[in-house]
Amino acid sequence: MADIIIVGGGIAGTVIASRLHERKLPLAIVLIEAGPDPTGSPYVTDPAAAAHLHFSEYDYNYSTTPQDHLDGKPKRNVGFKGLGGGSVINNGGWTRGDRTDYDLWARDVGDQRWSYEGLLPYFKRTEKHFDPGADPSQHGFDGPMHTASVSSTGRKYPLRNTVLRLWSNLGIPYIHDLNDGRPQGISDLVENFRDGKRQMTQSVFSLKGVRVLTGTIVRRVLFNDAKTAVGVELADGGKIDLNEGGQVIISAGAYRTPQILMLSGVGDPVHLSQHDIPLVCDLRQVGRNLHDHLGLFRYWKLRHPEKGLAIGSPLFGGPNYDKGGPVDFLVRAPIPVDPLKAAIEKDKGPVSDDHALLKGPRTHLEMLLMYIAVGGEAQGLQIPIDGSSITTFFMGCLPTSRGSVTLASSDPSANPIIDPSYYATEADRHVMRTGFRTQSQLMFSTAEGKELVEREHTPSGYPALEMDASDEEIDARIKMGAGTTYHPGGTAAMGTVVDGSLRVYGVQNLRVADASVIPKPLAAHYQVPVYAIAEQAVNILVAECFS
Ligand SMILES: Cc1cc2nc3c(=O)[nH]c(=O)nc-3n(C[C@H](O)[C@H](O)[C@H](O)COP(=O)(O)OP(=O)(O)OC[C@H]3O[C@@H](n4cnc5c(N)ncnc54)[C@H](O)[C@@H]3O)c2cc1C
Repeated sequence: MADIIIVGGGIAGTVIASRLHERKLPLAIVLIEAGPDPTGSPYVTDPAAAAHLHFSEYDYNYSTTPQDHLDGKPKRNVGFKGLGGGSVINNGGWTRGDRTDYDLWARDVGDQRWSYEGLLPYFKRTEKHFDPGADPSQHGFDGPMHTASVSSTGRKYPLRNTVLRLWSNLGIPYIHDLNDGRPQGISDLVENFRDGKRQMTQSVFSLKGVRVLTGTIVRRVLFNDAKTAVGVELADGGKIDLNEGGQVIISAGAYRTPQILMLSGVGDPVHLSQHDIPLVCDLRQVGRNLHDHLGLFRYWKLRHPEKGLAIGSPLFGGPNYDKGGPVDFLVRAPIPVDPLKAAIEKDKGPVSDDHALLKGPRTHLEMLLMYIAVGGEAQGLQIPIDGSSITTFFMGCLPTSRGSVTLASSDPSANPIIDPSYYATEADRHVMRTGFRTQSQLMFSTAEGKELVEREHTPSGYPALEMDASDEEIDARIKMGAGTTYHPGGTAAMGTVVDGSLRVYGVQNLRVADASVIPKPLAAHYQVPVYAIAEQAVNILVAECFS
């Protein structure tokens, strides 16, 4: 028996269990995680070792459906199966994003708790901000999660000033604080590595006092005739019952939360009947509205590798280089409004200048430059890590393409069918082409870029593209090479599947709290918003159920 059953011991589930227990309420809390506890694995402490977790027993090894709007092929995707969820495998980027995105979220769902100001206490509660002199209205200094900017760790990469000048040619201003809700500009990357070591959620949010079941897959939520959640059924047939007035919280991540809802009979009746699942609640938006950030890596051969500018060169090394990724800055930028408006109109017909993607300015693109060349294999490139090449990256932050998660079978251990429908809209194509052109401009049209790189490594069969590249040529490159940035959300969206209190519509005592509830894309990487969602969920639960 339990008062709170949390399904999924990833970032959100772990925070909710830990914080609820911390409140010292007389609650029996059970946290159920499908995968093992990775503590002790040789690959979880050193962030660079996380590459070994890909394709391991901890990886759900997702593959999308063939992506019709890309090159027609499935795209590989990763999901961490184990206590800590994404916190164990992610890249540590700590980005809160743009306040406008949260304010629109709150406006759309009619609930100011999800605005930037509404979430601010929870952003602050999570973090122990690295800069004690930072604005206390924006940052927390005694939360459990230590953050660190590149400069605060003492890393001084040889290309730092060059990169800053590169971007200043494009009119990108330097901003001191990456995470004050106004991210447009270039700023030091911030990570949540502590002294260069990964902070798994469960290592900073204690689970002492919580009953944690690892290696335990939840099959479905059980309901009584009044459609009130009364417990969960496990894949092995076992059950965990809920005490009267208790709550089931699903925090299984954006791919698995809709799967569990559907297996529980909450979803589209036609789809459920295809899998002989009895209908509990007709909620057709479950699994729809999947959004993810699409990104593209480009690889560049350095003109002067002998200067020791990138990883692999024997000369590349310095104090504290092991404290984070080989990156100095993150750039976030809006794009010009008129061509974007024209692109949106190709998708939707005439729109006013008040269209949400046009008013702002919004943060349409994120871009960075890394002092290493890795991952080129995904584009058929074999680039030696010998210090002779670097990487640039860009992602579209506010995609309008929407995909879906549906059931492949009624087996809860089977991967669901994931169709992100990447690059389906002209608006998304326009934003990504703008990102591509911006990076070309950086390298081909600035004095620093021309001095920095000799040429681009282009995938076999794809010509080198310079400033005069056509939309079609750029599309071909993006369609072949772009992929996930691991930020799925929206599959149990607030406003259509859950209300502002995270309650699933049409049933009682069942809530969702994880990346699934994010209704529209945010110009953030999703761990920060997910920590805040979880922190807010705890306050909501205490206020509405256990006060
Ligand atoms: C490779 C990679 C790199 C990333 N890099 C970054 C980054 O640099 N910065 C950033 O901000 N974000 C990053 N992210 C994204 C971030 O980690 C996720 O947004 C975040 O983990 C989502 O949290 P969540 O609680 O929604 O889901 P998760 O953390 O994925 O947790 C879901 C948990 O539920 C469990 N579960 C699923 N189904 C069941 C079931 N039936 N029964 C029991 N348990 C179940 C899963 O095993 C998992 O542990 C990255 C993600 C990946 C995969």
